[in-house]
Formats: sequence, structure tokens, C-alpha cells
Amino acid sequence: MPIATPEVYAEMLDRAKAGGFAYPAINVTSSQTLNAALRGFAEAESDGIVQVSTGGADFLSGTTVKNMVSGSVALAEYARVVAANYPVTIALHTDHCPKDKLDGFVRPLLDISLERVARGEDPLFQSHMWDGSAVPLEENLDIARELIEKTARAKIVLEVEIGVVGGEEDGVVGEINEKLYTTPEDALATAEALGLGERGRYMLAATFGNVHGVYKPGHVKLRPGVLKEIQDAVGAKYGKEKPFDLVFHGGSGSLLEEIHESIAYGVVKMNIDTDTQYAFTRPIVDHMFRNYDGVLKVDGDVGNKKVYDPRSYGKAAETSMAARIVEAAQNLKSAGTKIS
Ligand SMILES: O=C(CO)COP(=O)(O)O
Ligand SMILES: O=C[C@H](O)COP(=O)(O)O
Ligand SMILES: [Zn+2]
Ligand SMILES: [Zn+2]
Repeated sequence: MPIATPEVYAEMLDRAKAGGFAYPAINVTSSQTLNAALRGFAEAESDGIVQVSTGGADFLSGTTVKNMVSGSVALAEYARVVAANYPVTIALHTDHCPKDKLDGFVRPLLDISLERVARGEDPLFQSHMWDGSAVPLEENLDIARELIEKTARAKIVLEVEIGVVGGEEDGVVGEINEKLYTTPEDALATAEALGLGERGRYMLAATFGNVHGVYKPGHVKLRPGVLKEIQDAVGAKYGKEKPFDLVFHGGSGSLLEEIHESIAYGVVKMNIDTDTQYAFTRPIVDHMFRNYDGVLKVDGDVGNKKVYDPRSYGKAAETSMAARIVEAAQNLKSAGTKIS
């Protein structure tokens, strides 16, 4: 299927909210991980979201080039071609963008989409995240207001974050404290600043103890009830049930009951990176250990071209990552819901 048009993406998000499911949003950093994501969604018969982080975009452009715009544009253009071969609909998204990276990432990407839309084409990405969690709420929402005016014109959905996602983000390991839980007051301020759809569609990454990465049991305390409090507080003021389309960050390692509870409170997108990174890498490790003599030219030997060809272990990596995405779609109940 073609990449989701703005109208189809809106339909996807509406269907998820109404149908009580959420889409896995899978971080990709290469054509191989993108192909794994497409395959995983197809095997699960689920539409889905593929996203690129700032570090992922840098990497995609070439490690000596480090140009977030080239990397993410290249990924989006490649995805547009290969996604057409799969029977599911995929939306393209950019992940956490802090304030100091807006000018090198989200803003130029928005300008590209505005030009495309002016030519009668679809935007390059279907949604972009502005992560203002490191700046005071007022400034976070001021920037969000400036961005939503542009995203609305570019037919793009904005994602904003209030509260803080813990663990590692952009290589910085955050503290685990009360900032990990968004308050109803902050959610009310968000609705006040951004409206509830009339100024442009947005998704809200409200935090409920979310942490990037996978930790031993007991380290992370997710409280999905925080999401219900937020929806109830804002819903009561505006007379709207579950007013926000919520995003669940740090999906890796989460318990099924936490996932299901958060969907019940209006989560429509859950980000998964660490678990799919591991799923991709694990068979490569296995391959290297099993074929040690072949992948290395030990003692002047010639090695074995068949086992150091990146495709030999790349296939196994794609298969394994796709299987983890099928599991995610099942956990999030998006499996079997694809728009035909
Ligand atoms: O939230 C994420 C990306 O924004 C992914 O988090 P995990 O790596 O914990 O799955
Ligand atoms: O922010 C969370 C995602 O896991 C992206 O990670 P990254 O910045 O290492 O690409
Ligand atoms: Zn953040
Ligand atoms: Zn995240």
C-alpha cells in the first residue's frame, strides 16, 4: 500500500481510538530495520508507524555526514517506494526532537512538506514530535503553538510531550523522579494552549512513569491511572470523552496488563525501540558465534564468503525483528485491523 495520506492517517488514529487498540511505532535506523518493520506489520495484518530519531536520522545520512535532514528524507523516500509492496498502510513519523535540534530537523522537514503540499502532493512525514520536556511547560507550549500552526498547514500531526520520559534519551540518562508523571494541571494547560483539534491535530505523550530501555523488574513503576486522571480532568472541562490521542513512550519491556490499561485510557501509539533493536541483533550474534571460523580469516585462512555476506545474517535479523513487531501488534491489539 502507499504510505498513509493525511486523511488515511487520521482514519488510522480514529479507528484505533474507537476500536480500543494502538499502533506500534517502531524506530528504524536503516533500510534493513525499515524492511523488518514493514514485514512485521504485514505479517500481523496491522497498519503501523515507522519512526526516525535524531540519532537515527544522523546515522541514516552516513556516519561521517551526520545530516539529520538528508538521513530522514532518504528514509522517507525509500519507504515510499518499498512500502508499496506490502499489504498494509504505514505512516512515517519523526521521534523526540529537543529544542536545540528543531532548526536542524523538524523545522526544515516541515518546510519540505509545506512545499510538497503547495504542489498538491502529500507531506513527506505524517507526524513529527516536538519534545519540549526539557524546557519549562510555558515555553514547551509556546513552541508547540508555533509548530502546530505549521503542521496543520502541512497536513501533519504534531506530537508533543509533557512530563518527562526517563532512562536514556538522545544519549542522556535521565533521573527517575516525580517528573515522570504528567499532572492534570499540565494537561489542562496543554488543551488551553493547543485546543483539542480545532487548531490542528496533535498527539500527546503524557508520561506515567515511562522509561526508555529495558530494566530489571521493580526498577520502573508505570502508573497508567495517571492517563485516566488526565483524560477525566480535561474531558470534564471540555465535555469530551478521552479528549487526547495519547502516546506511550518506552514500550519495550512493558507488561501486557499495563499496555492494555493504557489503551483503555486512550493510547493510540506505543513506541518500541530497545526490544526491536535486541530482536534484530540477537540472530547476528548467534550467526557470528556459530560461524566464527567463516566470518574471520583465522590464521591466514580465506574465511567463508557465504557467512560474511551481510545478507546471510541480515535475513535472520529481519526475520527476528519482524517477529517482535508481530508480538507488539498482538499486544496492542492492532493485529488483524489493517485498513483494506
Ligand atoms: O519511546 C521510545 C522511542 O521514542 C522507545 O522506547 P523503548 O526503547 O524503551 O522501547
Ligand atoms: O528516544 C528513544 C528512542 O529509543 C530513540 O533512541 P536513539 O536516540 O538512541 O535513536
Ligand atoms: Zn522527553
Ligand atoms: Zn520515546
